[in-house]
Amino acid sequence: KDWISFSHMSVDRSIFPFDSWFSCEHRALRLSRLELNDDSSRFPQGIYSVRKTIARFLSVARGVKCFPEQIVLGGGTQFLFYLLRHLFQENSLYAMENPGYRRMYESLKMESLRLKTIPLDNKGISIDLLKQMNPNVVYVTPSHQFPSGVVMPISRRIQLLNWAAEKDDRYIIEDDYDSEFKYESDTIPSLQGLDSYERVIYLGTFSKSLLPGLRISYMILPQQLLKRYREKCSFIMSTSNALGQLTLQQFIDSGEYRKHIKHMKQVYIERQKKLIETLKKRFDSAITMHGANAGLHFTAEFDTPRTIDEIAERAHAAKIELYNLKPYCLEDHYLYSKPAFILGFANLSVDKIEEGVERLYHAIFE
Ligand SMILES: Cc1ncc(COP(=O)(O)O)c(CN[C@H](CF)CCC(=O)O)c1O
Repeated sequence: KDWISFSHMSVDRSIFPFDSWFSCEHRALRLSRLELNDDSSRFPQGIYSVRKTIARFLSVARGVKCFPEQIVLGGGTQFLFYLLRHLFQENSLYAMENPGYRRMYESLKMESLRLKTIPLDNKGISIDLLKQMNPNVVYVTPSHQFPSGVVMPISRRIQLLNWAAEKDDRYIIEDDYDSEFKYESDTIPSLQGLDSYERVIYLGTFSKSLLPGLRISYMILPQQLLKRYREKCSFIMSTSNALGQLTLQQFIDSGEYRKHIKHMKQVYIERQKKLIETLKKRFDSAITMHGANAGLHFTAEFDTPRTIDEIAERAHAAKIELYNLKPYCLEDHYLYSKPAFILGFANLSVDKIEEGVERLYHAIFE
């Protein structure tokens, strides 16, 4: 039998419009010879016309307000975050959500920056604990908290923005990852779009909506940090490849991007509904699900005497690709009362769901 994937790490390449991507790349090659053979030193922030396209798309899709000048394109969110850290005061205190994005936690620790982790409540990062810890920079994933899936409601967003506005050296890094996919409520505007004190740095990526291998991510700097960026970092060449950028621009400007997102939402909503239904039917009250009304994964706790490691082993033996929440509990303290897992459906076709849930049940209970 072949593998069945509950992974949140991958996207379903079978629905990526390779043909239209290819014709966009062909057009980019034909139309943008100048930008292509120009060394990217002239575009440390990425090609201007591409940034214009992204600024336009973000204002419609996420209510983000920015000029193309404020956008910095980079080859991955981690690299952009690395650049960003050089714009803040030397001994800034950083804070991030726990459970949270382990790769961000590790990269902050690698730089031995002062770092605190802040637990979540049912509205996202705990504002009371944030006030207690009083960091300078807080990294949040409000659209679909990673990995728990909590969607930060507008009330908490306002509280967060008011907190940041109280002091000059406070910033919010909004990682809007996985924001393209909302199922119940309509899209809640980004923190960046609600921010009137220039406290929010917006991080975005095309890894989820297009392909992770593209390595086209971007950050939007408020004016004051943009000034500091230009003073300190303008010698750094763009790390996002020009042909990828120009193809992306064709793909967005031609309307293909909007069409693709719409198609993916239809495919994913159907999978998500079917997966939740099948899990409820099979596991009944032994499963508790969280964070399912957005993104391409949700989390589930299972009421079982088995340990996470035993389940992970049996899942592997049953050929299901499954990630548990232990690595995302930062500071190595497990935050859940029962074995908890990430259930992704981006790479789980509808016809595999019954079999996948059956194998999962076997790994957890039989
Ligand atoms: C919270 C969060 N912000 C951004 C990215 C995107 O980064 P980039 O492709 O470099 O733009 C990811 C990507 N997450 C990866 C794939 F899902 C790894 C997940 C894991 O480490 O579990 C992410 O989780």
